[in-house]
Amino acid sequence: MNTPVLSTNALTKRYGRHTALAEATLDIPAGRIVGLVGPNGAGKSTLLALAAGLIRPTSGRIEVLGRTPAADAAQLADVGFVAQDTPVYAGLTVGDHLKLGEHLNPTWDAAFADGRVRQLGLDLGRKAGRLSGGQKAQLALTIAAAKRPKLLIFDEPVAALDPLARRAFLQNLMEFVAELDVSVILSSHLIGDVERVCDHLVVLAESRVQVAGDIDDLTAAHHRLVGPRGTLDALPDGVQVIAADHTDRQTTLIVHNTTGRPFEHPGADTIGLEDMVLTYLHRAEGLTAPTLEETRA
Ligand SMILES: Nc1ncnc2c1ncn2[C@@H]1O[C@H](COP(=O)(O)OP(=O)(O)OP(=O)(O)O)[C@@H](O)[C@H]1O
Repeated sequence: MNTPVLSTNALTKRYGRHTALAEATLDIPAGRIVGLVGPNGAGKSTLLALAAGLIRPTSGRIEVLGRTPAADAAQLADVGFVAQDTPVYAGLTVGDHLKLGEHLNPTWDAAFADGRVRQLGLDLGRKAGRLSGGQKAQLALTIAAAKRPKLLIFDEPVAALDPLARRAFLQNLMEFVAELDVSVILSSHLIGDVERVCDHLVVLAESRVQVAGDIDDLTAAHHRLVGPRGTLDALPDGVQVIAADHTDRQTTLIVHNTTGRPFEHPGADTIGLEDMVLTYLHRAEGLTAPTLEETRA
């Protein structure tokens, strides 16, 4: 499976004069659980809706599983999309949802769907409108996965869930991934959740991709450098300064080593995923370095 699940080049979406997504260039390999993180209004839902073929780009290119999103029935069958607020039909029962899923999807895996619903303890006769938030999310996840897609897309699946329901949902998702051999892209505000379940990260802010890559590679390539002021001015080519904080005597830098070679530097320390993401978000907002230090408090 060499075809990327999502490949974009200068992908841009405008609503009138407002740019929701600008010049996004991404190449996400198959087999990943991708966390798409960014603040409100960053463009996450826009990118996911473009990937699901619900909206069309203003300019640029997007391919999902090597094809134009929603190009035809086969392409639609390959992608499962769960929009924000885990949509289910309030007036239909759990059993009705399964029947509807079977009716609408030629690739429906009834044994999988029935087994999951039983395992989750969902009552087939219960109206979806009477399920808890966590149960609704689990039902939406089950229906999307029972299509047996190659790519599952979730727009903030856990935003409205309490910590226990969130954990159960994410656990279930990871079991699906192991069982179904499916790639996943999910958006989330919760970096801790992303760290727990995802192996690939896309940080979106101010309508732009700030950084993207496999999480292990990204955390290995980002460092905090601390040194006397003036001693960190000359860094090797390909080592980019993401944030700088100066006091009278000392400089603290967060750097991204893009050389592909190990970065040896006295005083260099690794940074965690959360610090890394926050550094990019602050940079995108044009916030100054002291705020970076505040995030570490
Ligand atoms: N249909 C639309 N018409 C006009 N503007 C839109 C439309 N959809 C989104 N936008 C704008 O595009 C920008 C990106 O929105 P988007 O929903 O993609 O962000 P998001 O990162 O998903 O935010 P959130 O985390 O709040 O869901 C926002 O400024 C939003 O107001």
